[in-house]
Amino acid sequence: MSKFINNLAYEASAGSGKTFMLVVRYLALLFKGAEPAKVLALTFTNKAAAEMSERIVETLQALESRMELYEIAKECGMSEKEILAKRSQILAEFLNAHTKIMTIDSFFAQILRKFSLYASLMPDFSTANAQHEVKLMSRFLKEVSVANKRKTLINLSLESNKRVSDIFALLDDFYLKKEELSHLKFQKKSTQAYEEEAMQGLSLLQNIVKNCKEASATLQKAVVAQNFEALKAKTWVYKESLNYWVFKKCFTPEMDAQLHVIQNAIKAHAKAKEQNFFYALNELVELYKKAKKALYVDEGELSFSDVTLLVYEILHRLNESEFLYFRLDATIEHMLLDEFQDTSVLQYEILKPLITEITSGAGVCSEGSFFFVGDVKQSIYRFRGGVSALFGEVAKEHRTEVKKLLTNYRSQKEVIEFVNRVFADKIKNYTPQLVRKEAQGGFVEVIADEELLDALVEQVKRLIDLGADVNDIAVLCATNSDGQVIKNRLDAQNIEVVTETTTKLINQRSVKAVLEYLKYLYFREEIYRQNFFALINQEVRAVANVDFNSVRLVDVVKRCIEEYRLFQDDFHLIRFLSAVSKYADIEALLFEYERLDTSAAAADISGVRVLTVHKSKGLEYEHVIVMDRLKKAPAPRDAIIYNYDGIKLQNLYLRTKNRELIDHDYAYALAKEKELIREDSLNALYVAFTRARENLIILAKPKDSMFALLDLQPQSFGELRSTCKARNVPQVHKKLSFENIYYGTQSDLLALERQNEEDLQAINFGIALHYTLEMMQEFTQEALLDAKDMMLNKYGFMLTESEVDDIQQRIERLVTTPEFLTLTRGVCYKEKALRYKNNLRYLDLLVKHEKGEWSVIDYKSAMHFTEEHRKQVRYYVKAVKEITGDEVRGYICYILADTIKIETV
Ligand SMILES: Nc1ncnc2c1ncn2[C@@H]1O[C@H](COP(=O)(O)OP(=O)(O)OP(=O)(O)O)[C@@H](O)[C@H]1O
Repeated sequence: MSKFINNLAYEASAGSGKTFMLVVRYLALLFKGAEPAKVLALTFTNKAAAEMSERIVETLQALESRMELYEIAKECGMSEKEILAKRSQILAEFLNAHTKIMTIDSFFAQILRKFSLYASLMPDFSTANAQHEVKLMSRFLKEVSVANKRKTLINLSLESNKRVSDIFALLDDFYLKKEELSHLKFQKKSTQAYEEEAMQGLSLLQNIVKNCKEASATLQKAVVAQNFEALKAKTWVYKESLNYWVFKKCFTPEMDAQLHVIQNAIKAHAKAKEQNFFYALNELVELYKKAKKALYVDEGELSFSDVTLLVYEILHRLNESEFLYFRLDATIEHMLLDEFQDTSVLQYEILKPLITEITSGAGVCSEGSFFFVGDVKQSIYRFRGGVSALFGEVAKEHRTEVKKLLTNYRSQKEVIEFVNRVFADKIKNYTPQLVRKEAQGGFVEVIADEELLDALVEQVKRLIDLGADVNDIAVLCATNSDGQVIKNRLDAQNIEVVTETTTKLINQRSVKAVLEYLKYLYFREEIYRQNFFALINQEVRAVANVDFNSVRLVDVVKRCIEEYRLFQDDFHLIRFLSAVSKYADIEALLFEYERLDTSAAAADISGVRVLTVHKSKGLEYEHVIVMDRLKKAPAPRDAIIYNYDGIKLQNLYLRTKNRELIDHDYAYALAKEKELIREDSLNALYVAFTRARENLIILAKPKDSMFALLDLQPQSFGELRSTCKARNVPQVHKKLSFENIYYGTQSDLLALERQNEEDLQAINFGIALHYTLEMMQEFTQEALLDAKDMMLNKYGFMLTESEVDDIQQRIERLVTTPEFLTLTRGVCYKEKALRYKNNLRYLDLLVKHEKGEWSVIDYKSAMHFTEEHRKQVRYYVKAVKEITGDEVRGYICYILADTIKIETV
């Protein structure tokens, strides 16, 4: 029996099962008795967090046939039989709990909400506002003007050759690195003396040339410079010695002596300018901070980096006893971190006291544990402040046992071996991955072609012809704009494509139409009316005026949907309605909607995936085509070079042309940066190649290729095939034992589901109504009164008195409706979680009748979107039928203000 290791990390290659082991670890903790609410699992993206929750439920549901079972049993020191016996209890507990699987950003936002008053902030601050940057910029400019620092800003812009908007990015960088920079002092310096020194050297040099009979005309011209800038622009200034070229004939050691005087002066000049630059930047950062603060104090608006910084500051300001409160309150006993290589130093600094607390074995929790997984080879966010050296430091600091996973579980042999060969001597400490016995196939081809896009079309067609499902093909590209070009090209070939833009809600046809309609109402420009009718395929006709002062925006949208019958099968519009309700008014919507990040309803999106390598992290596809850059890579032009030693920021430099030729320290930092950029590119290619399960095709340009650092030759390995994948086979469902599983109240999830339906007040009303029904032990008047009290406790604060009365009256009418009472005769299960075709849904009411047949009943408090409801209930019926194998009927029970209507679906 293996021992459970409290502090454990996996530093392992792509596809070796890190995420797999994270899920195993999470479940092992639950099986060992940890409360789900006390296990914190942090990821980097919302997508990863959502997938992890899904994966936990999925794994538990099909545990007996999952590979995880063996590993969980091993981790827990229990038999597989014991694990399986506990499975439904664990699943119920998990679904019932306030789990803490979230992104690191939302975790920090949660901490900040708890301590918001420390930061003069209201707890209801928002983190994603479309106009944030614009507002911040204008606030900042105001602060600059008030503080009389306009000149500083303009100088800074001139000195760095950057536009003011780019200076903004520098400021943000500085602001975020404030702590890391705190050991550096910047001083204002005069540059005049160095300029004079250099010009003095030049004049002595000119004298030597003047006195030299052999001096050519070219040489005489070479030593002429009107001023310091002109001198700096001379190539000879950066040579080691002047014993060369036209100088040679007149060369004396004195020439080199003057050359070195000039060089030293230029070097010192650059340093002084650098100091001035950083000094000014530092000054402006103070104003930038002020602007930020004004924005979050007055308007409650923060960016995620503000949240991180504020949390950092708060945690460091808390005294012992306050910190104790923080720890007690947080009640986290176990911490799991995914993609650890991308954690920034600042993020780690915030987590550190928590980890220390958890791993100390004393204090709040005696049996805490810490677990993290990552792959330094996949660290590609160095530019975001992720410093890969953190991995080792953290393991050391928290006495963590670091283990490896040697086998690749994702890919076929040819892919694994190709990756091993390519990266073995390119990436430091590369350990070749092992191939599973059963994965002996696979295919890799490197193709060099001038016409990348033609080659791409050919390869996609080749895969489709082989029978590949388009949804299993991914094209990985270097930049978003390359992605756009690729999309257009595939579109033109009638190959369906899915990109991040196509999946955006605001790009769906029906949503676009409604937006054109609103623009017409607001701007009254004819073009919008024409667009609207063209998009909905209807005759152009008159559109009535709307007074936005008296009608709510969401109602205007609803009316548009109803009047023009835009609904039908459109889930996008439901999402859009819920998004619209978040905008304050029509102006806010029309001027900000382009930044709305909501994605479209995923169900019917199909096509070849086109995405950037960066976005592909953590994902896997059957067939992967990695595309070279369509355009040349831009040279690195960040104004500041940050020089790290391990995780410690040592110093920084201002990028200055030719400075590396005369300043060793600078040259060293520049070389180091170049190496880091190279490593980043290498890691990105590693990420790209390791996404493929079966087939990997690399399309390279013969010249200026981003693959150049890998020394690839056109070649191919293995045989191109497309095997049909098990994931398309329908899931086999077991009978669910409803009795065993009580999922508790699901108001939070309900809230999420219902958001699509109506605006906020109607949603609250609906939730309260559902909650009351859920709390009723039986469908009687007495039970209603008890349930109403519970509802008032929970939701009373957000309902008006008349709404509370309305709820009571509606339910009274319901429980005296004979048809409803007949329908609910039998065993009633309320708010049951139902998992079907990978969707987690909640049934309002499930009744098992005496003869063994079932009724699914869905409550609705309004008649909107009737067709959608029917569809939903039909879906539930199908699911319950498939799971139970029994006869199932579906009903929608409309609990309206004046009547009860039960509809058979
Ligand atoms: N022990 C295992 N047994 C069976 N299958 C496994 C095992 N470990 C991982 N897998 C499967 O292998 C694939 C890759 O695993 P996973 O995504 O966990 O790798 P990873 O190390 O997180 O990869 P990456 O670093 O690329 O994100 C997944 O499909 C996973 O289900």
